[in-house]
Amino acid sequence: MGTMEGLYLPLVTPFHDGHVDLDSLKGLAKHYSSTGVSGFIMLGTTGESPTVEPDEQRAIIETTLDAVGGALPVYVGVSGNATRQVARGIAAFEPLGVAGYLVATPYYNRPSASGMVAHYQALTEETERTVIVYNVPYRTGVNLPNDALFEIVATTRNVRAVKDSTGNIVQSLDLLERAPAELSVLTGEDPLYFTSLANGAAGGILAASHLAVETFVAVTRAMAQQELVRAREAWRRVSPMIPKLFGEANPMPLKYALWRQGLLRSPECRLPLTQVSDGLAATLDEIVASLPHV
Ligand SMILES: O=C(O)C1=N[C@H](C(=O)O)C[C@H](O)C1
Repeated sequence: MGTMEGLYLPLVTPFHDGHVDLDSLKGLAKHYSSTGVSGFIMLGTTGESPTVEPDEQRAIIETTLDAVGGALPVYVGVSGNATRQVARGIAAFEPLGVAGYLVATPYYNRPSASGMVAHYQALTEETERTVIVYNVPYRTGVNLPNDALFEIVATTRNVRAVKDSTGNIVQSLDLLERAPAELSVLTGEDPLYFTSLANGAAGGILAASHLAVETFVAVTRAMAQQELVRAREAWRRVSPMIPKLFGEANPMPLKYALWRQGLLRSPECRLPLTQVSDGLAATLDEIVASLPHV
């Protein structure tokens, strides 16, 4: 059985007047820690990792670990397209005591499958902690074939989870069918969370679950208890809002909604991300109005 299961929250990085808002981050971490999520993924796509400086990253991780106080595992996103730089990035986080690392396949330089295998084999020399392979072709430009992923698992001691964001249901179902027992398959495709769980996924890493998190947890727990109908009823309460949360660049919509809920002091994102359009803002206002008060 893989090391990860359940719903993981890829926490947004709050900004205020251009600076990382550590007070809001501390409040978010404390707020979500008691909701039933299985852990946090920091500095993922939703955490706007490309525009967060190294010293800010360290402060974000230290603040989150302190706020969570060991109650839940905290993973951190470390990605790049130069293996040595990603290795140095992992090494820099090792002293902080995170649970592991979310590592996207290299982007822009379009490595081969064998190159991606060698990338992860090299990275696992830097840590004993869990490495989550993040396969997200629409962002990276490359797709990691399932057989190459299985080779990575077989030839490393700590690649024990994959965040499947291929958006290719045929590949995802093949992955779920053939995954070795030690590999936790976590979907990163929010609209496919119920379908993935129904087909054997261990869980998901879902930005959308910042909103109505208790319902996403209810789906997770019902599926873990083989309560398909109860899980589907809960799922249908949240699934309609998901496309709206990705209608413009994630996490712009999500931050706007969290700001309207009072969980963020500002919806600001860092350039090149900006802010949601007026039309989407109006739609998000309706979604927020329909949610339980936080
Ligand atoms: O930040 C993440 O982790 C996620 N990012 C995905 C994306 O925006 O591509 C979406 C998923 O919810 C988790």
